Amino acid sequence: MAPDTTTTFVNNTGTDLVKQASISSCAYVTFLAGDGDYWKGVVGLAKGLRKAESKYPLVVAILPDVPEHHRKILVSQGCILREIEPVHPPENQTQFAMAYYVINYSKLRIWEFVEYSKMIYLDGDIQVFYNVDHLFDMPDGYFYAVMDCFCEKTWSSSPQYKIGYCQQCPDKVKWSAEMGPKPPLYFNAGMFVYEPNLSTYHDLLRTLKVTPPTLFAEQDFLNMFFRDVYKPIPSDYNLVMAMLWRHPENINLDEVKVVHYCAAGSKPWRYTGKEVNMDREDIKILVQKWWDIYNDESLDYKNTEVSSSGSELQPILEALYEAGAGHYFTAPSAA
Ligand SMILES: O=c1ccn([C@@H]2O[C@H](COP(=O)(O)OP(=O)(O)O[C@H]3O[C@H](CO)[C@H](O)[C@H](O)[C@H]3O)[C@@H](O)[C@H]2O)c(=O)[nH]1
Ligand SMILES: O[C@H]1[C@H](O)[C@@H](O)[C@H](O)[C@@H](O)[C@H]1O
Ligand SMILES: [Mn+2]
Repeated sequence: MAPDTTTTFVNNTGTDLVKQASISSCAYVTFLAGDGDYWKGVVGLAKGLRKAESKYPLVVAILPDVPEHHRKILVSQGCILREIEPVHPPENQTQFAMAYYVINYSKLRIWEFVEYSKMIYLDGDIQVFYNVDHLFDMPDGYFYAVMDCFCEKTWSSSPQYKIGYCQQCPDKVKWSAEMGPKPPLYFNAGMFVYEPNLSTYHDLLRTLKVTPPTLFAEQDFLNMFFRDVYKPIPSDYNLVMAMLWRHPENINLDEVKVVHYCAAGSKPWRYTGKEVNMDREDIKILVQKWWDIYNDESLDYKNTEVSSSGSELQPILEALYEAGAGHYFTAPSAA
């Protein structure tokens, strides 16, 4: 793991905003766009990381369209906000990507966060139930993520889905040679371990300009870009919900550390139980576990030991934030 460093935070006009010693060079990072309700997912995630006693902060890569009152909630929950500009795929080609996912290309900006040497990206619809800080200790130079499942309808236009092939059970329906070479392993991009790096960042954006968008937007793009350095990690680190009914033999729910509420109808803050598969007992339990963390006031940043020991700085940071003191902004301690 990289050593701790001293970091100077600078706002967009170049003024020193906060000087903080001994900031860890590792952090979790998530992504927030729009004025919808995904901020609730980020609050849940910040509290989940705290409950799991993660040593590292949660950075939120935030698009300009996230309203002020949502930003304030995140700051009050100890998140570090980093405003990013949207990334758009080449013009006139967006119709090839699922409209809903296009915004996710903006996620590529997180390679720019070079004040950290290693980061774990987590979608806002992810919850961390056990400490996963050890993932920062894996060898550098690779892109770590969990293999996806191709069995849900979202994959229906793919050749894999059409023949019933899934990399989660590659021997059940074998890949057919007539369809060309077997596709490389494909990860779900809701969770990954990566190293911010400016040259990788520029390469990503340059390559994106000449790459036509596809169905799963930046997820397909990242799979293509990092194909040669991708290392699969166990599904426990990103339980793609459909695994529960598609490949139960590959999952031991007691050992799952990170849950990704990605199946249609499973976002806990929108959950009604009415959508397909959503009335399953295991789903109900996972949704309830998410709410337990979200509603637990003892996990609010202001009520945690970490925040009370660093409490001199928090009101100052919140006041600076109120005063509009720059986009480059931090809270003093772990998520
Ligand atoms: O209005 C939105 C939409 C998305 N997001 C952020 O973007 C993330 C990705 O969106 P979803 O979680 O809804 O998407 P899925 O999990 O269904 O999608 C999967 O495929 C996507 C393809 O673009 C991405 O790779 C995503 O990370 C991966 O988990 C969200 O968690 C959230 O952090 C927002 O903040 N606001
Ligand atoms: O990124 C997508 C998304 O998370 C879907 O909900 C899931 O069905 C897919 O497997 C995945 O590739
Ligand atoms: Mn997601």
